[in-house]
Amino acid sequence: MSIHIGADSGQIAPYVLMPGDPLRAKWIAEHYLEDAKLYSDVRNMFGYTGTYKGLEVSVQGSGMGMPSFAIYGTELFNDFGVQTIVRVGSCGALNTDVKLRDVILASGACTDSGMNRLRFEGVDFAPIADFELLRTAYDVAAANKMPTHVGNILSSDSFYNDRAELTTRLTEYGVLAVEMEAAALYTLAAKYGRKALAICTVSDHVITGEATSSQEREQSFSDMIEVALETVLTVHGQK
Ligand SMILES: O=P(O)(O)O[C@H]1O[C@H](CO)[C@@H](O)[C@H]1O
Ligand SMILES: O=c1cc[nH]c(=O)[nH]1
Repeated sequence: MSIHIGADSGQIAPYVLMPGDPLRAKWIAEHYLEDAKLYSDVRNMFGYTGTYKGLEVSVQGSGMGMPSFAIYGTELFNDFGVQTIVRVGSCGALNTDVKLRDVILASGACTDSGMNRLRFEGVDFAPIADFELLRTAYDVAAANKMPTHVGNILSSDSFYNDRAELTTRLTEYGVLAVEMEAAALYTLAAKYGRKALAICTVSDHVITGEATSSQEREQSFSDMIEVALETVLTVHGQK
């Protein structure tokens, strides 16, 4: 047991998918994992363990934003010995080449969060994905002809942002999309020497104003989930 995850040791798999939305965690467990069992409902932040094509995998909600993500990510790495976390999130597109429902593999994550500023003081740490996970995820997405982009994203502390000029500048510098957790995941994976990748589906478009429904954000985005599970299976299966 850790403070925020009500699991016994051994109940969480070494490989964990993490959506922000705990109901997306439940949906993934029910639709993609065999014999999925709930191991934690502390604060309704659901966590399940089951198997995917024979490999034990867990799925754990993280909540929204880097502070919430960092609580669950720290406990998974530090208290439960988790080796790999793949975030499966939604994001807002910042680039017109990126379309609604496209998949983004975040090779890096800029952040405006105070968390990394406090952690690294005067140094701008560059949170990056694990290369093996990134390369594998790209190969899986390409083999299945999924509309996929690889690049930099922004992990923001704000969903509602008053500073449109800053996101415009990031668009000019090639940042593909905005979400709220990947930089925390990549920073924690670096700290604990573990593997991490953030995969996001474009749920809305910051430039065009297009958007998907809340139900779609909770219960679909199957391309992203399949890429995440096949990536974990390819990298960690049969070892
Ligand atoms: O869909 P999830 O994984 O929650 O991710 C995105 O959605 C939330 C905002 O609506 C933030 O957590 C953001 O990162
Ligand atoms: O954090 C997020 C998630 C989806 N869309 C956004 O604009 N921001």
